Amino acid sequence: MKYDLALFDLDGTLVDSVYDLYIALNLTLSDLAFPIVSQRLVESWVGNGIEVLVKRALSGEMQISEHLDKVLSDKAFTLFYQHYEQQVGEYSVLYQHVETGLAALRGMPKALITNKDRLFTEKLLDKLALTSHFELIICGDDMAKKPSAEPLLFACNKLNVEPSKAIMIGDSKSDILAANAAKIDVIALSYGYNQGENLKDYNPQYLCDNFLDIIPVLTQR
Ligand SMILES: O=C(O)COP(=O)(O)O
Ligand SMILES: [Mg+2]
Repeated sequence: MKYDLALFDLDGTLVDSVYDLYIALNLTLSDLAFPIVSQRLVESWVGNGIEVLVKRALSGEMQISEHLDKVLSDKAFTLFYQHYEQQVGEYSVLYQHVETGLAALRGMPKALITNKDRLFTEKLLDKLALTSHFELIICGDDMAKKPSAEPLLFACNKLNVEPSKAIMIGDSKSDILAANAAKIDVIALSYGYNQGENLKDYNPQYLCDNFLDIIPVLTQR
């Protein structure tokens, strides 16, 4: 087989999770008497972990404000943590064909590499009955986040697979850049949260529009 290990991203790849993030973020903003933000904006901010998401929401845009007060952002982060802990998984759903696709890949070792914190990742995986698919789960607060190569290389090392025999599957430029930095091939999925970027510009080895399209890529000889 060309690949012996599949490294999956979570948000925007396996799970459409933005609605829960949108609710928890707006509860946080309204606690702080900040303006409410749209679901579309929240979707464009997902992908770099929760701390960055909260700071983008306080700034009201992708670019985090230089003038953001540390006491305010710490407070917002604490509030968001509480709201999202209540909310996570409530309205999150698997993308089309994810269940079928993961079942078809039963024989292939898989790891999950997400920028989401462990507390939320475990709750979400549990609610969606995904946990048992993965040999290893690496979260955003375990080590450096994507686009760092560190979590990808850690997974390869832990599961005893050469990076050249692993492949990353993700929805954002962070996934592609992390894979490039680790010298790991990558499939970019077009339906997730791409932060308004054209993923083609980052030259992934493969670009797929549907989750089932990844199967022939992963199982090629
Ligand atoms: O928490 C995020 O920002 C997104 O996490 P992901 O790495 O699973 O896409
Ligand atoms: Mg993602």
